[in-house]
Amino acid sequence: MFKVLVSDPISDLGIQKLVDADDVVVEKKIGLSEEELIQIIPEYDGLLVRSQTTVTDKILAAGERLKVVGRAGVGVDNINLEAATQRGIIVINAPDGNTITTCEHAFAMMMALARHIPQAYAKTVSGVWDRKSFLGVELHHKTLGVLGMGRIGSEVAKRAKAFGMEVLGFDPFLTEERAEKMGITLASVDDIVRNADFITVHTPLTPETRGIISTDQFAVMKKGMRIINCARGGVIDENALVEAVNQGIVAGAAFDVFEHEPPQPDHPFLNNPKIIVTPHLGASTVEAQENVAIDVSEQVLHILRDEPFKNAVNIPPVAPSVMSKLQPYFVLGEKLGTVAAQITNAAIQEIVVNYAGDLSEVDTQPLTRHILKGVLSRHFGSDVNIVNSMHLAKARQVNIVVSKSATTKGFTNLISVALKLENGEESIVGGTLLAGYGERIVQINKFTVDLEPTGHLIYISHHDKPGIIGKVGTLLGNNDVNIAAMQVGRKTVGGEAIMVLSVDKEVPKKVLEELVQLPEVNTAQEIALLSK
Ligand SMILES: NC(=O)C1=CN([C@@H]2O[C@H](COP(=O)(O)OP(=O)(O)OC[C@H]3O[C@@H](n4cnc5c(N)ncnc54)[C@H](O)[C@@H]3O)[C@@H](O)[C@H]2O)C=CC1
Ligand SMILES: O=C(O)C(=O)COP(=O)(O)O
Repeated sequence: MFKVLVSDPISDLGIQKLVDADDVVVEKKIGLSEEELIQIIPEYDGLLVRSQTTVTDKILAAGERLKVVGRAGVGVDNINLEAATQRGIIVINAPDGNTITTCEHAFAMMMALARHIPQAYAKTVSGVWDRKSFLGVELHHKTLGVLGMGRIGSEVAKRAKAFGMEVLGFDPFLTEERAEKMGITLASVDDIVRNADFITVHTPLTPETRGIISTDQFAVMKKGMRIINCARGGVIDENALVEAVNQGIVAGAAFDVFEHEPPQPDHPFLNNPKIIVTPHLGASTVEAQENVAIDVSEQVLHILRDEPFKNAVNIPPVAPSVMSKLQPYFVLGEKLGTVAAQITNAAIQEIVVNYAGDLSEVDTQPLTRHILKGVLSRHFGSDVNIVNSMHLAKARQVNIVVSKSATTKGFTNLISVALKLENGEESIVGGTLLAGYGERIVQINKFTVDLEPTGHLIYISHHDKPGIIGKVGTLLGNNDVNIAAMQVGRKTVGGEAIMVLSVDKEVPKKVLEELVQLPEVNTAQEIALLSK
């Protein structure tokens, strides 16, 4: 049974699928401190959050069973991604559900700014009928600068066009062609700050976007401009903004987000009549909350059940077309990695993966992560997974080399995993997926084999001598170990050879020791394969 903790207010309707799942228990505990979370997190396999819970390294470290952190929303700046990756914890978000809601909030903020709605409301309900103080401006024919033309920024730009605004957009990924299609002008940050009547920011908070609007940018702005931040506190420098408002450069500012949330009661935004604020409400609509919760619950369920999932933020995204090509090879890749690691005892210095045939034309990085997981699982056990396998290898100074080649040795696809070892030797395992027949190991070190990697395998290296097969068979038979299949490989008559036996049950250690006592046998070891 999986246990999932919901530590922020997340839509009940949205997480219904998770609650209804027979193999999941969902518990809601809102508003816990870091210490309280550290105390209880060891029980849980999944954690669902919004932006209030700060998911620290200490919480992740305490989460012994934690497999996934699901963010019911977009921004993951409240989650220590680096620590999650190191610990092999998958972090997913719900990238689409908050787009329209946040766009509409930003637009509402822009209109509220243009017409002083919050200030006029406060005065009116206080009993003062004041029509003189609130002379507004129209949006029509004004220039709107949008910094960050992703999902939300693009929706804001679309609506601004409908209001008759001229839109200047900046985003490192915005091309001239796309800007033209949207009917907006591709501009630099400098163009925007010099020419816009309104500016709205829609970027994540990154080292690059922190303070993207600060003192230098305010200094060259049009006097009387207005500015909106419904993205993240810190994208617009808070102190620089207050100064620009006080200097009359900024006629009005609307902020939904703060550098520290909630802000202290003496925060300068909270008593400035030209600055309007909301308590991080961008995503707070019924529709969005349901959608992000549904989205994240579905993916959490997939992850807990070891099924394919999407929206991971600490694994590079993969196009569905590429994923469907790679998926069939994941288990084979992991098995090749695990076999390569088990047929040697020497330390690994480099892992060289070669893809040939069908696999040479696709982005194989996700498959490489599975192979690395297989290699490292010998020493890391269940602590290694596809999220941290690359990281763990690099952290141990194991070099990873991936190559593609046209030579397939007659197979339609071929994966070769070569471990370069400290003692100068190599441990090589090659495999293929045969249409209609499934997985096959076709090479072990320098020997060609044809082996189905299932069940229990025994790997024996020996000298090729008449009678050795009989001796091994008798020894195993005497110990009640039944042989299901056997493969023998040799390069020369009477030379070095290998034997790989598929047996029906786990082989006791003492039997392996007896095998090594046979004069022709050099090594005999059991190879543990994956459960599926
Ligand atoms: N107030 C609220 O409740 C909400 C706030 N947000 C915030 O809005 C942000 C944007 O959300 P989406 O549009 O869904 O994300 P998105 O990923 O679709 O768009 C972000 C865009 O910012 C661009 N960007 C990154 N660095 C930049 C830079 N230095 N200069 C200009 N553009 C840059 C990216 O290229 C990307 O196109 C989120 O990261 C989140 O912080 C999101 C949802 C709700
Ligand atoms: O999705 C986002 O990035 C948001 O900022 C929304 O935050 P929230 O889920 O409302 O705490």
